[in-house]
Amino acid sequence: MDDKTIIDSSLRTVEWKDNKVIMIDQTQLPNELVFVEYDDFNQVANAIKTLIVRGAPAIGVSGAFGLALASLQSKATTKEELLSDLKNARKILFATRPTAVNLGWGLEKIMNIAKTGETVEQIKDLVISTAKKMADEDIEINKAMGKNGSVLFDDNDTIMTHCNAGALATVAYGTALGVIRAARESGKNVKVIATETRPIQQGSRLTAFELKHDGFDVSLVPDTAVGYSMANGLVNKVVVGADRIVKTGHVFNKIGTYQVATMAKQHGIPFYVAAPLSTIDLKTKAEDVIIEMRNGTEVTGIGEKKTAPDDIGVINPAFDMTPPELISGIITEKGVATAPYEESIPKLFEANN
Ligand SMILES: CSC[C@@H](O)[C@@H](O)C(=O)COP(=O)(O)O
Repeated sequence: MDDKTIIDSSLRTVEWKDNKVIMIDQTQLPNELVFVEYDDFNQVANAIKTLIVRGAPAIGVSGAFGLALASLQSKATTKEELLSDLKNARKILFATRPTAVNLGWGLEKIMNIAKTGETVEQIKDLVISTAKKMADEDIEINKAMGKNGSVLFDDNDTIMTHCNAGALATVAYGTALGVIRAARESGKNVKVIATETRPIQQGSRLTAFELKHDGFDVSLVPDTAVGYSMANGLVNKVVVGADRIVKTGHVFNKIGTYQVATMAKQHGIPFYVAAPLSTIDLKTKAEDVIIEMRNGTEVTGIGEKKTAPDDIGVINPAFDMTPPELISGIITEKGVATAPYEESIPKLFEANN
């Protein structure tokens, strides 16, 4: 591991360099820090699908970079031909993962800007510069979110988090972990308990990795020890990220979040969600959100090792829904929304105009 620190944003999960997309291959962590380099949008689509890059804000920016590559790959000589090539790439990128709204948000933003260009060259420049700007803005947004959320945490808090809503789920700094980083930067001594997050262990592979790397006091617990940790006074606040938040305040996040929130309620522990406005979907109703179902082999084995009998039925949802009554506040770059969310969430967007 080199000495670049994740906390000061010098290490980016995904970036644009010399007309290529560079990503940290998250499937290799925590064993090796491997960078992959892509010049084809199909490779980016595959990276999103296979979790080389993952986390809602990171896949939003990756989708935008995918379209930037598609614009360079296009042999179009007219605006119409280029827009049609981009539309085709958008479809392939969009089909990779259904639950995080940021992917569609990033793709839409690029498609809209592309339409404003007059010439093929102008469109390519616009698409690339907008995607790069989105990556830079992601870090600023995370820092603003961190500042807004850090006031909710106190000196000597032990904060539980689930999955990875950290630097690795964004371009840098993180959403939920951005709040924890900001709390530390404001002088508070905070400890973290990270859940393992089965089946693919973003908590142990990524959250524990990046927090330890940045010098936090972080302990890992199996997902099954959430109740134990809370009942025994080991945790006094929770903060998680989100893949989609609808306007009623229902939060879609990594599978197991609902259990953590329910346990927090049972023990009177504040449960916060940190996410940028790009994760808020004002259009879709909670019951219409698609929950990604993943391959059963993630559950029947750990890595290469088989841990279940052959031909067993498996239910492997990647996300679950936490209802608003379990949520103490939704931290965004524009402020903290509290119940009733149907009133407070739209206000965040007014503040954005
Ligand atoms: C900041 S992304 C939201 C996270 O809290 C979390 O659910 C997550 O890591 C996303 O899931 P993943 O399946 O790893 O892409």
